[in-house]
Amino acid sequence: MQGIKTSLCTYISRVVDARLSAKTSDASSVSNSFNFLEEKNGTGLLFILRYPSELALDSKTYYELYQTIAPAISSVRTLIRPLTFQLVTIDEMPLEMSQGFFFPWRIGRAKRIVGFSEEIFSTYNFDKSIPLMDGMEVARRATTYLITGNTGSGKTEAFKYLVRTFSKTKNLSKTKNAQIIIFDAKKGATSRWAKRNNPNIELVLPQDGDRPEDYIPRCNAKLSEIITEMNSRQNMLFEGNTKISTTAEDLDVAPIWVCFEEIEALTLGMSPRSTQVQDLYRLLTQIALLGRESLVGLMITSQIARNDVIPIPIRSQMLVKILLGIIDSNSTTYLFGDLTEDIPLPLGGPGSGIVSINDGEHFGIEPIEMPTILEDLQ
Ligand SMILES: Nc1ncnc2c1ncn2[C@@H]1O[C@H](COP(=O)(O)OP(=O)(O)OP(=O)(O)O)[C@@H](O)[C@H]1O
Repeated sequence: MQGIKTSLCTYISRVVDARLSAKTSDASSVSNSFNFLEEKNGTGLLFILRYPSELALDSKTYYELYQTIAPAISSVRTLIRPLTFQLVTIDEMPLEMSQGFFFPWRIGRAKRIVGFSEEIFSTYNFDKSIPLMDGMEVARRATTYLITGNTGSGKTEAFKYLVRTFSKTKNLSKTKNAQIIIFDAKKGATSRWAKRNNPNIELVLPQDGDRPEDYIPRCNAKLSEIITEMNSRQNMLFEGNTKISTTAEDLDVAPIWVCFEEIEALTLGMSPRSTQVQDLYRLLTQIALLGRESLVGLMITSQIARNDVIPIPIRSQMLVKILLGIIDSNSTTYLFGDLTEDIPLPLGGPGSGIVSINDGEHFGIEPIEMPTILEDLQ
């Protein structure tokens, strides 16, 4: 990587210098032992350590620097917190300065999308990406979404928004709409909303008097049907398509989106070891793992993504992870692991939190404010 010195780098150097000098016993050994440069394509910030130094290029230093720099530049850059620390080679530098850290950033701050759905949606191309904020879009290759958050944090609004966007996705020749299937054990606001807003959405709901042990097998039967379709699409790609790198888009089939609202309500009171629950997790794992090529997406919301609610094999396949509401070690641990330092967050309120998007175009954890769809709040 290569970088250029800008006035922002000089400012960041001063901020970090003051912080490090206050922390170390011998300030003179720290000042002048590092340098900041903007990555030459503008994708982020380079921290270059001049060896020998009291500082180590390790994850502790990386995240300490993140925590110092992110708030200091938050009005002009959104510093993204990578999930692992980014040690990079700095080109055209003498040996003692040829390695450093890379901090990806976004210019300015992404903005919440606010408006009526039709006017907002007319400005995006959903076959390319799903917008989460103005300036933050999920590439369509990421088809698995996990949304968690405490009660009242905005999960249902986020779920409704994403269902609206999923229903805008189509087959390649734009002749068929996506198929959306919602599983809602609570038969709550989401199902009522879906029934009134979009009769094409298929609702898999508990019937009167259903216990979980009656309802889960019906969910499993529906999921098995979807997996049969997935397998048939994979077969067609294997038999008929000459391209190696391909997806079911080339078959001109419509996307299928499997959406679970508050998944914990589904298995409430059931033993995680019961056959029905085990079958449910096995089917969901298959969809999470194999759905992308066959254009089958998965979205799950949950109050907390504990291992007994969303088993690790499913959770680890979720490429877009959104945590809304209270951000603390209890809530972050299941989604983002050992996230010990703070991330500068937006002002808060419903629908705000943090997100990680693993679509090959985003690097780590960023603050998020989910869209406000005005007709949904009326
Ligand atoms: N993105 C948003 N923009 C504006 N207001 C929002 C947004 N998300 C949520 N709200 C407000 O917060 C309220 C609660 O949100 P929501 O019902 O989605 O929370 P929840 O996490 O699903 O809660 P619960 O777990 O209790 O169902 C909404 O009725 C709405 O008024």
